[in-house]
Amino acid sequence: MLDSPFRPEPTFQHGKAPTTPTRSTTAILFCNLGTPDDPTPPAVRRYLAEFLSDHRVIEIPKVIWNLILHGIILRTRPKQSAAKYASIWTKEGSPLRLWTAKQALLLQGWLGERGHRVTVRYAMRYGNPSIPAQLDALKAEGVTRVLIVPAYPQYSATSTASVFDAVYGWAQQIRSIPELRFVNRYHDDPGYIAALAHQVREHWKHHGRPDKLVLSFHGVPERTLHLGDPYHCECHKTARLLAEALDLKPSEFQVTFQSRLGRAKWLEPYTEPTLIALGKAGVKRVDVFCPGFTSDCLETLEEIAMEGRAAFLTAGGKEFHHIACVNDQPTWIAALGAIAQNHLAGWPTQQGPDQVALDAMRARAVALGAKE
Ligand SMILES: C=CC1=C(C)c2cc3[nH]c(cc4nc(cc5[nH]c(cc1n2)c(C)c5CCC(=O)O)C(CCC(=O)O)=C4C)c(C)c3C=C
Ligand SMILES: [Fe+2]
Ligand SMILES: [Fe+2]
Repeated sequence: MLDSPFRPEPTFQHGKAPTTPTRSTTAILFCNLGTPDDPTPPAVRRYLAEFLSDHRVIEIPKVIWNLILHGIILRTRPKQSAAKYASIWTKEGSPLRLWTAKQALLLQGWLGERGHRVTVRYAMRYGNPSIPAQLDALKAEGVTRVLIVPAYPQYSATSTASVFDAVYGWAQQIRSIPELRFVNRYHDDPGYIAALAHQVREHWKHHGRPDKLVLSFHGVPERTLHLGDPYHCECHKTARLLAEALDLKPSEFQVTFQSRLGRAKWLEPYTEPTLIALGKAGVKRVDVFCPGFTSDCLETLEEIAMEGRAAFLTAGGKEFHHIACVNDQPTWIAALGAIAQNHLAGWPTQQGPDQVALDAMRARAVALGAKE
């Protein structure tokens, strides 16, 4: 048996020369939250039932929650949410899925241009394509190492940990588990902050500056902060670094939290009441940017760009801008690529040295009598 720098591929067996692998054995799974398959009440109901049955998302006793979920929420919310989804749906489908798919493709291109032989796929924590289905597919393709990259820059048990749960849950059913690595957070990554700053500056280059920049993050119940969830602190750190990059004074920006669901207290200040207060206080122009969302989705396109706009203008505001998420902006793809590259360190993904070692092994195998 030849000593090979590659395990388990390529193999030198039965007197045949090893062949150059055509596929990569390392993969990245870029995981986002998920979205319904279509903007109809039955599809939204399926999606919400899966999402809101996750104990990471709803941290109250199951018996009580099941009564609320099945007795109230799943009877009323699918219809309301489906109408909202319909207002942002595109010919190709849900914006969240489209942006996530495009980001995965661009990430693969970015890494490929730098000599990394890595397969990049995307998955959705709720809905399709699911995390287990994508991991099954990667394994069937011969992938032996997977880097899990959540689409969430700030760590929260309600989002990031839930993605990891889905991966661990899949692994429990697998005999030969691939090597797994996880990116927990990148809320203060210089490339990510630079991409955010670039996105805001580009908007201001064309539209001028606002009186106030509102940085709106997805909310979570306040209780999670007291239980030790780092999400709140990481949102504030992202906002501080972004404000520094944009050279903003404290009076020129404000951090808020959106998307509250239910009656419990969530992280404050809430986005919509803040927009109403700013409108009433005579602030003329507000720009809202959502640094925690790496893709535009229902929460940015409908809740901010439509509902938030209406709330601010009705309260007396004169001009409202929603600044698009980083989506497919090249500086963001480069940041994501660099984050992935750092976490891939030590895994053999470079084509150059791989190819050299393969060629050397092939030559030795042939010298030892193996057929080409
Ligand atoms: C009920 C609790 C919820 C928690 C906690 C929560 C945390 C959380 N969510 C995101 C990112 C997204 N959420 C999105 C939609 C959405 N979120 C909730 C509820 C909670 N989220 C619901 C019920 C919905 C569905 C829409 C609705 O019916 O209102 C989305 C958009 C999905 C899309 O299809 O476009 C994103 C993205 C994060 C990052 C997070 C914790 C930090
Ligand atoms: Fe959410
Ligand atoms: Fe919302």
